Amino acid sequence: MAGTSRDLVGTDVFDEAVRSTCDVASHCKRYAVSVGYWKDPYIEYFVSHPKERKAPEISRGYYARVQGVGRLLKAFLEKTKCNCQIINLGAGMDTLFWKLKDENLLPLKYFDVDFPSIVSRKIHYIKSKPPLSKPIMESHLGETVLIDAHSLDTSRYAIVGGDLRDLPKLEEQLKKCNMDPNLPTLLMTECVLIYMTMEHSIDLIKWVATTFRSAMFINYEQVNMLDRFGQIMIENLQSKQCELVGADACRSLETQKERFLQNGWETVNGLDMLKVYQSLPPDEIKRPCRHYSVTHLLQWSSR
Ligand SMILES: C[S@@+](CC[C@H](N)C(=O)[O-])C[C@H]1O[C@@H](n2cnc3c(N)ncnc32)[C@H](O)[C@@H]1O
Repeated sequence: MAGTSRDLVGTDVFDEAVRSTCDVASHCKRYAVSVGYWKDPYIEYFVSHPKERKAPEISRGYYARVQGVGRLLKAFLEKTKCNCQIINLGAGMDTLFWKLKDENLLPLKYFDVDFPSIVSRKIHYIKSKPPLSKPIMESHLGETVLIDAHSLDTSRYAIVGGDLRDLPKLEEQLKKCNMDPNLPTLLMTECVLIYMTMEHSIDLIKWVATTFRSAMFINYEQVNMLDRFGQIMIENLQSKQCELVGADACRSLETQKERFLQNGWETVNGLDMLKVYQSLPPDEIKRPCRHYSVTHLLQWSSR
């Protein structure tokens, strides 16, 4: 009997391995923050200090990613004068809501979406740590906050536990939290689409293109997956039962762009992360980046 390794091991095991990437990302960010790459006073409430040191290349990569995404995000907020919504898909323990609040840059509504088990952890941290819950309550205008194990809804911030592969349900959940398809909307996926099959990521990209009247999509993920470095990454994750099932779109900058252009998007731009890194203020990049390999890109698309 024929079967893929996915059939044999079971989808739950693969999904669990995908969920565990949330911890990897949060630990790397927490480490980079602790050694001064950028400021994030909230990440320590979501993740403990990693026991091991991380290689400088990893911290630099995260630094470039946070700065690059941050620049695009701020350009969008400036253009819309914050009369917009942001939907962070596969947000993990991302702290963007709190950082935007501190900078007085909150959109009309900010949504985090991830698998229910990730979301319930995030909500648990928020409920038990006043430095996280206080800013949410300060930005909330209504009287009651809707909160259960897998969702939280306040007037400016919602956390939705769902599956990006089940779009009718996701749309219903977002609408329940007052997502407004008529508002200019920024959608973000940071290292998320590669964990979905091409079919699922295309459905998501098309859903965004047909649901929102005007939208921008920031996608940060791998490129050059056919080179030696990319192959090692694939093998490494496979050994942890985590298959990069969406790697086909990550063969090059061009394949990344095509996925959007062929699925309802008018304009697509993409930069590899070496270019993003080199465009950062020179006095912030003090150490040479000899070992910085180009395996990621930052892409933004609009309708
Ligand atoms: C590598 S982590 C990145 C987390 C966050 N975007 C960041 O940059 O810190 C990938 C995240 O995508 C989420 N994810 C992947 N596939 C998903 C799906 N089908 N539905 C919901 N969340 C998903 C995972 O649970 C995980 O939190």
